[in-house]
Amino acid sequence: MQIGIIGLGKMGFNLALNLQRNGYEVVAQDVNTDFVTKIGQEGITTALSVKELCNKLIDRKVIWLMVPAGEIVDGVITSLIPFLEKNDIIIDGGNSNYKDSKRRYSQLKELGIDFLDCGTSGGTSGALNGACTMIGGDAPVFEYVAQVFKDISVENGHLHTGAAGSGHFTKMVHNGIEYGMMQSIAEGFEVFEHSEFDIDFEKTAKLFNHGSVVRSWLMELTENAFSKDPKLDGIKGIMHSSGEGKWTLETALDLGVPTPVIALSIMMRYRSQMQDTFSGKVVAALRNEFGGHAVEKNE
Ligand SMILES: NC(=O)c1ccc[n+]([C@@H]2O[C@H](COP(=O)([O-])OP(=O)(O)OC[C@H]3O[C@@H](n4cnc5c(N)ncnc54)[C@H](O)[C@@H]3O)[C@@H](O)[C@H]2O)c1
Ligand SMILES: O=C(O)[C@H](O)[C@@H](O)[C@H](O)[C@H](O)COP(=O)(O)O
Repeated sequence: MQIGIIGLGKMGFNLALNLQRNGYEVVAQDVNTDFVTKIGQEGITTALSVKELCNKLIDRKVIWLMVPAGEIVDGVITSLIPFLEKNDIIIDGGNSNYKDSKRRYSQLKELGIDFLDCGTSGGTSGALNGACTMIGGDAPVFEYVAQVFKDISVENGHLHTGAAGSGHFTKMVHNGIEYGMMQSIAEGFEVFEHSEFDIDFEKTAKLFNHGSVVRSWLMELTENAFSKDPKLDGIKGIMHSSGEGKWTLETALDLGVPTPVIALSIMMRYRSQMQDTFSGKVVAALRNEFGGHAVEKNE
């Protein structure tokens, strides 16, 4: 079976190799020609435009998008439409907002083009060696490519989650959980860091990975990170985010569902990006106003 893949960055490149290893005939394209050249060196058929990519795909085309979420996905889909026929399938494997995926499904449906939204988890190593995939869209369309998801995922690591949008909805909530779990691990180690004991972080993370309740892939990654830099002195504690946690919180608020851990983990990410805060100044000023409590002055 042939699969077109658009977007050969951290995920798409590895996914293309994963597909190739599983016997698929991959045709790969990216706006970054360096990545196109590099994947070509792996024996994968390349294309320099979506037109060329579509020309190299025969029969019912299956095209996997692995590009940044948002307008880029809309742009790529718009550029593909003139070269697609009815029942061709677009799979969006990126971290798109599920509301966008529902809209794209409906817009493509009107043209007779099939669309699946696929939340892809497991990071770059998962993309290469076996991912976790959660797929929304029409059941017959899913069935047509079910083997692809089975092949690129770990055992029991793929699921048709239901109607269009549900794949990315599931991935969004997964990432909300991810934010909370990471924040919790981080806070535990912060307590260690400030304690009276000389706790070895790497050894402790390793210990936690052997039989403890909190053993997990995230704890293994924690162990891994401390093995490379015992106190993480080489990096700043600035935490970026690509939006999934925010969308989870927004959705929870819309649904009236309390999600305090996820909410606070997002606040901590935003806070980490600020050197100082205006709210901190206001509280310090008010304490000083009502209680004469000391403030720390700027130099
Ligand atoms: N990195 C991860 O661990 C991870 C895991 C799961 C899902 N995702 C999601 O997968 C998607 C891709 O992530 P990534 O980490 O590979 O990003 P990336 O930035 O490494 O790669 C994106 C690629 O898309 C290409 N691209 C951009 N615009 C394009 C266009 N118009 N046409 C063709 N190619 C275009 C870029 O050149 C780049 O190579 C994102 O939605 C991301 O959120 C990432
Ligand atoms: O399941 C996964 O493989 C990860 O969640 C993956 O999707 C990615 O690393 C996130 O995009 C990071 O998300 P933030 O940038 O929001 O932390």
